[in-house]
Amino acid sequence: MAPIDLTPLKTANVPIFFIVGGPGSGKGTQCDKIVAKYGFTHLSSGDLLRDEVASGSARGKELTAIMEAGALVPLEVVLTLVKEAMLKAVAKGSKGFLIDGYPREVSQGVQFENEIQPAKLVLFFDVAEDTLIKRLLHRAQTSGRADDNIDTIKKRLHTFTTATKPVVDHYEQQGKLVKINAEGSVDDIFAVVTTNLDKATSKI
Ligand SMILES: Nc1ncnc2c1ncn2[C@@H]1O[C@H](COP(=O)(O)OP(=O)(O)O)[C@@H](O)[C@H]1O
Ligand SMILES: Nc1ncnc2c1ncn2[C@H]1C[C@H](O)[C@@H](COP(=O)(O)OP(=O)(O)O)O1
Ligand SMILES: [Mg+2]
Repeated sequence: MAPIDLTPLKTANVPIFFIVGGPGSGKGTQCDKIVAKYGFTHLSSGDLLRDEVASGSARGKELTAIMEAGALVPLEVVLTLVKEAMLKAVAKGSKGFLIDGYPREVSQGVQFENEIQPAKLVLFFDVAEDTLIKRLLHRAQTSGRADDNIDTIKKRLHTFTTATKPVVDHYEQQGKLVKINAEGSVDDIFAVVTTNLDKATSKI
């Protein structure tokens, strides 16, 4: 496959925010509110993968099994989907990006930042495991997601602890991490989010 030409994305040089947190930590919920206030483009790696599965492509069929096992899909697959979606959004004049659910392992972050551009900030929604399980079981009643069941939830929590917690440490060391206690109400969490985004965007 020919490499993707990222020139328009690099030239646009719009701010990029990584949004990380355990399954059910409220990444999607907060991103919806950020989009409404700041007009950034929200790209959820999980949504991009679910779209790929729904398309019925051969690549999508391989992904189904991985996602139902609560594991991570190969880095190249996710990064390609993210790049393609970012290029489309830049062509429509995107003002900046919320990359939700990515990076989920340190190598994803390193590769993204090397190939595209460094993230401005990393927002980490910090929530205890028992709260995550409660929220996901509640979401399961309406989400229709194949991975919102107790067995897969436990595997996703394990993947988060082993693969994604090191991402948090990596960006903390770089001074780019904003750790947000995300146990409270949606609006209280959003107030902390906006304080941090206002600070970051005033320097753009
Ligand atoms: N602050 C919160 N308090 C209680 N429930 C929340 C909060 N934020 C999100 N939820 C609920 O938790 C579930 C997971 O949220 P979601 O935004 O889908 O998380 P993620 O994208 O991180 O998996 C949803 O049912 C959502 O409505
Ligand atoms: N950046 C990434 N790298 C590898 N796999 C990913 C990924 N983003 C999502 N996936 C796969 C594994 C996840 O268990 C599944 C669902 O992702 P998600 O919708 O972001 O989940 P969550 O609601 O737990 O935040 O898709
Ligand atoms: Mg989500």
